[in-house]
Amino acid sequence: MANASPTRNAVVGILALQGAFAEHQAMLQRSPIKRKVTVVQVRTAEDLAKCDALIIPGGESTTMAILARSLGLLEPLKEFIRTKVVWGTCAGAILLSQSVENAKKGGQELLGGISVKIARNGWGSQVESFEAALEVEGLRDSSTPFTGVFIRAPVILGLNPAPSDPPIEVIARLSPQCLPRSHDQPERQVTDSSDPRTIVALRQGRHLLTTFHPELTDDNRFHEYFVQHCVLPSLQSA
Ligand SMILES: NC(=O)CC[C@H](N)C(=O)O
Repeated sequence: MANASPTRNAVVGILALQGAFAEHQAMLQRSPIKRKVTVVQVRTAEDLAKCDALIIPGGESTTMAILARSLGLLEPLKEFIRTKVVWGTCAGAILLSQSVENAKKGGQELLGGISVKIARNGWGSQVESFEAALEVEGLRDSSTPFTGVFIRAPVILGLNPAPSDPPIEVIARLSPQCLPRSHDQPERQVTDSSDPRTIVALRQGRHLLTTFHPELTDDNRFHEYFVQHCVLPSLQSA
């Protein structure tokens, strides 16, 4: 799977309505992946139709959903998720979830696609943002930790795949010792390393979800992982 070698470049779209889309683009345009992908900023259904895969960046999930609706992109995005590869980071992870807690007043429209329940801003507010060294299964040079940047990050509360859904594969967890001090509050305390709240990166079927921001580091191994393990194999099976 890691040695997939399709005959054409993969077209990777980045939802460019709001948030860190330019940073994702810069990561994809660095070696060693830049020769394997063509990057498209997605703002319309026509842009989306050109793509083999899509990244939904971090930013603000409620705003992104409102913009997507006003641009007529919500239904095309849902259809895309049903058939193509998608990676959601942070706000993008919220949009890909099945259900959300702590949504803004007025509600939160979701795209769905990954069978998880997630809590918006689950580790607290902006000032409680933090970084943590992560071991990520399958990443190149995986003995070198990947720096997870968590900014008003969502927290995974539970995995709920239906029997007919593809299984969920957890690829990175936070160790409970890395969690911000504010989470010493008893009801939010995480002491057990198998608690779903420690999960920060996972795959389900074609899709990838990270609650942190790999595009805000200087390390594009996560983008390489996405291209190599999710995008290129999907071209071969298409
Ligand atoms: N850094 C982020 O993407 C934060 C996500 C934000 N808390 C939201 O609700 O969308």
